[in-house]
Amino acid sequence: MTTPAAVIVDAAAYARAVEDAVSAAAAYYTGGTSPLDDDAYDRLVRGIADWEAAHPERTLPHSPTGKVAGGAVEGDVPHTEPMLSLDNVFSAEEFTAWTASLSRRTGRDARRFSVGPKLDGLAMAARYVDGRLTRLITRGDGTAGEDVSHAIGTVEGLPEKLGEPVTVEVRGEVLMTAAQFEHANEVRTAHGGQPFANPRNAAAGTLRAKERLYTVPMTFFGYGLLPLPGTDGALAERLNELAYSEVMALTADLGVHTSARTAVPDVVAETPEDVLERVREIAALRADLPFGIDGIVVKADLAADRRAAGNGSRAPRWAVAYKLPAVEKITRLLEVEWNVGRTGIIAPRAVLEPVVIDGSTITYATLHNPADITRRDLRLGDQVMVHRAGDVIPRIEAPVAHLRTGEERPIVFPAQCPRCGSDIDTGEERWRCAQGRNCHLVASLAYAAGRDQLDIEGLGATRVVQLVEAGLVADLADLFTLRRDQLLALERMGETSTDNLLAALAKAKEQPLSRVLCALGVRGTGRSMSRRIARYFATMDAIRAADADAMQRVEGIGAEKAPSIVAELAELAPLIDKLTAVGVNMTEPGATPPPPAGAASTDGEAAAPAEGGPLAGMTVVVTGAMTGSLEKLSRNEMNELVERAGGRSSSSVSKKTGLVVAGEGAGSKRAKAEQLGVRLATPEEFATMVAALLG
Ligand SMILES: NC(=O)c1ccc[n+]([C@@H]2O[C@H](COP(=O)([O-])OP(=O)(O)OC[C@H]3O[C@@H](n4cnc5c(N)ncnc54)[C@H](O)[C@@H]3O)[C@@H](O)[C@H]2O)c1
Ligand SMILES: [Zn+2]
Repeated sequence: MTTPAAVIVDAAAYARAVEDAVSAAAAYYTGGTSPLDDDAYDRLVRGIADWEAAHPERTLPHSPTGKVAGGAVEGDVPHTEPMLSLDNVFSAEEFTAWTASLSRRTGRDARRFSVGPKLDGLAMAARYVDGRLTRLITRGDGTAGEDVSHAIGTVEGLPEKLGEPVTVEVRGEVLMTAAQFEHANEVRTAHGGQPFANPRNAAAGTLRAKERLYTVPMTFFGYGLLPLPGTDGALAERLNELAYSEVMALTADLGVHTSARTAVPDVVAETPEDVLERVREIAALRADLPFGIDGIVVKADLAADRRAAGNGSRAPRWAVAYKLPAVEKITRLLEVEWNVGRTGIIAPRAVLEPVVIDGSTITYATLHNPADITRRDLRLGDQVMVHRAGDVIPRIEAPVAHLRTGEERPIVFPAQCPRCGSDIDTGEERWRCAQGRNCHLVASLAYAAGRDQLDIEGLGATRVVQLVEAGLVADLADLFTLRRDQLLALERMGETSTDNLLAALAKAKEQPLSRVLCALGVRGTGRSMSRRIARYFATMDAIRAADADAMQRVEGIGAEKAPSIVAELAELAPLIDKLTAVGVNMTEPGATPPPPAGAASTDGEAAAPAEGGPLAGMTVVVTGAMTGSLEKLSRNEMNELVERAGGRSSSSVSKKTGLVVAGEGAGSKRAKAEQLGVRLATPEEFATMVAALLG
């Protein structure tokens, strides 16, 4: 099962759940404005079913369980044959069990199935008299539906005239393709209406609406053909004897749109294994289909099997829906972020209240461009229908406008490039920073010139833009080769400002390594991290020589961050070389480089031991309070002492430990050393061992 059942604790909660489900279903089938997504609805109905199974005598008569459309809709046009729902299976095991029950009913091995997409729209019956479309009827409660003939002419794939002058009923699904849905919401909001939350809701709402100033197209997919009173006898007999696949071929021949012309046509599968193979194929294609499917429908293909299996009151027994996981959930739009891409495209991204769709937690969704936001009439705080299928980036389908509280706020579009602060070119649907590909350069130069980095006075964003636009600088190093005459040639650059800028640049070259490093803008390293790296390594050469292990010795750099810092520094190598060549300082005053790589321990706790020394090669654990000549040393200083004496400091005792210095109050570590037979020393004994270093 994909959805766990809602937990219903008592009769009152049960009654409330029934009310909620019935009103949601009524809204879902008649206007497309249910407050629940399908997953939430299914959860609720499953909870209701569980409670009813435990309390059969208290089942309410209007409960949605076991009814077509949850019993929430009615109709006044009787169906010739009931229009049923479908039973569901959620796994290969459940499907296999279903084929077994089918075999029991037909009295023979299950074979020949028709397998096709389960279209996510609304069931509809289209009556043709002498080849002319006369009436459209919804499924309703299954025995009678509603007349929606006013929609004739707006449903593509349902011709007003069939290829032959026959009298028949075509059954199928009405839906909106992705493009039709976009169009429908655009037209609707342009007329002052509220957008529909998803294509299915849009189809439901559109189909029922009678007096609209505008029409929006939908698409029909036929999946059934049956005789009507008045159907030519020979044809009626034929329809009863044809395999389902043949009925579909005939439907298509008459000019009705079917799945045959899509990427997922109905196919005949001989065995249950073949069916499962096809189920996997369709599931894999789902994300790329231009229309929504919520599963795969499997039908006994042979007329004799269908007859033998028969129908239940809610669903046929010769067909089953193999459900796919829900790809849509309702959640809240919290924020819109604006990111600038490589080429300067400014793309909005939705920040969502985290929601789990098909096993993944979704926190972001693409919004394409500002026009897209306007078109969808999205607002901050909106409940939105989020769609995610396969590996495709999640997207917001639309706001669930009927859930608005009035607290929603408009989405503010940026007036300036969020990265470099330049103007925005809004001429195209996709907004773009006026700096285009140079946006990143402008932003990174302005950052490097900033107060906490190289602190280049007189080099603000506007001046940076000027320099970049004049083609004088293509990277940070170019700043330091600017000539007086080049600067003077720029607009608004007089003698004084030119000289001031040149002086500021000369001063910037002398900034400590930590600021140079910070100016490079390595991701994940801000000011304090840059300082720590610079102090630890002391020179740019030492930083560049460090591998991920060495980088991790800098406080605050973990196993995750280290490799990306090393990789990014490697990418910056040409720029660093160039900066060095133009005379930018690459050392940190007062810091000394660490001992060469390779001498370090691998357990991450200890620093590099010195060569030789009284503790050479020994792992030493210090525990308890130090006394005597070592009394004033902190644990860190003790560890430094161990390392200076050639040892390796560690904080845990193991068989590899060579010595445990146990001071006053040493507890478990001392006990462990005794237990393992590790040599113990008092602080005084240890002081004697390293006496040469204590002077
Ligand atoms: N969100 C809500 O508030 C809400 C309310 C009620 C129902 N629902 C959803 O509706 C679904 C159950 O309702 P249902 O009975 O209308 O539909 P169903 O999903 O149980 O399936 C039956 C329907 O599948 C359709 N279908 C699509 N492709 C078909 C094909 N190739 N061959 C035959 N039939 C095909 C037919 O219209 C048929 O009536 C559930 O997924 C539920 O989540 C949601
Ligand atoms: Zn920009």
